[in-house]
Amino acid sequence: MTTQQLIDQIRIKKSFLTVGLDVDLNKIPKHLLDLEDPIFEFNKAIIDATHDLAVSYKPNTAFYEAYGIKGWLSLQKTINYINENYPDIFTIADAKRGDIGNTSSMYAKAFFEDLNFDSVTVAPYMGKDSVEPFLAFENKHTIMLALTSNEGAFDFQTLNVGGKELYKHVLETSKTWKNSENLMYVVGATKAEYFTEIRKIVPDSFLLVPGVGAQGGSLSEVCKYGMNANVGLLINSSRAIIYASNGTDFAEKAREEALKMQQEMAAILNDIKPN
Ligand SMILES: O=c1ccn([C@@H]2O[C@H](COP(=O)(O)O)[C@@H](O)[C@H]2O)c(=O)[nH]1
Repeated sequence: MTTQQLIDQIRIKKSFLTVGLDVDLNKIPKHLLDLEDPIFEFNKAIIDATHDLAVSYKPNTAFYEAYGIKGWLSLQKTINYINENYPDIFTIADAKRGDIGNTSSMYAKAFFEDLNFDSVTVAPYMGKDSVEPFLAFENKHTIMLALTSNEGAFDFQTLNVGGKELYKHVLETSKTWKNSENLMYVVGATKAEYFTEIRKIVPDSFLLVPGVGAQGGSLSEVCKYGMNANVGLLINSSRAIIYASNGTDFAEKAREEALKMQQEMAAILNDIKPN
C-alpha cells in the first residue's frame, strides 16, 4: 500500500485506529478453545467486527511465535484473511527485527514477500546497514523504534549523546538513508510531551503510536502535539479493544471500544484541514 492510499483510507473512514492483534490463549473466550485454530477464529471475529472502524491491524509476532509452528500458521491465516477480505487495510507486523544486512534482507522477505504485510517494525540499534534492506521494498514501510512507550525508553533513548538525545540522532540519521521515504517511526503515546520535538525532525512522517488504552496514554494529547496535515498518526490499541469481554459477546464489545476511539478520532479530524 502507498502512503497516499493510507491517507485516503484515514479520510474515508475518519479513523487512524490500529487494532493490535496480540492474542493470548489464556485471555480469549473459553468457547473458542475447542476450535481447530482458536487464535485465527478470534482474530477473524475481531477483524469482521472492527474493519470499518480501523485503518490498520498490528499483530505482534511474539504472540504467535510463542505457540510455535501453530502460532505462525495462525499469523499467516490472519494476514491472508485481511489481505483477501479487506485489501484497503494497512497491515503491520510488529516484529522489531534488524540484524546485519544479509540477515535483515531475509527478515524483510519473510514479512514483505512471504507473509505480504505492508509494514514491519524494526529496531535501529544496529544502524544503517541493518535497516536499509527493509527500505529497498517498493510500497512497503519500515517502522523504526524511535521513542518507545515503556519506562525502559529512558535507559538509552533519551540519553544525551553529544548534546542531543539519542532518539533524536536516530530520527535525524535515518532520514539520510537510501529510500528513507519508506520509513515510519514508533513513538509511545505515554510520551506525548516529546511529540513537538519529534515533529520538528520528522514533520511529514507517519508515526505508529502504541500506548493508549491499557498503558494509559492520551489520544487527545498525542493528536494535539503529533498530528500533521495528513494526520500522520496510527494510534494502536490492543488489549483495551480485543479483551473488552471474554464472553461470547467479545467481538461485539471489541467493536464498541473501537467505535469509541473512532468517534473521538472523527471529532479530532473535523478540526483539521486536509492538505
Ligand atoms: O513502544 C512500544 C512499541 C510497541 N508496543 C507494542 O504495542 C502493543 C501495545 O499493546 P496494548 O495492549 O495496547 O498496550 C503491544 O503489541 C506492544 O508490544 C508498545 O506497547 N510500545
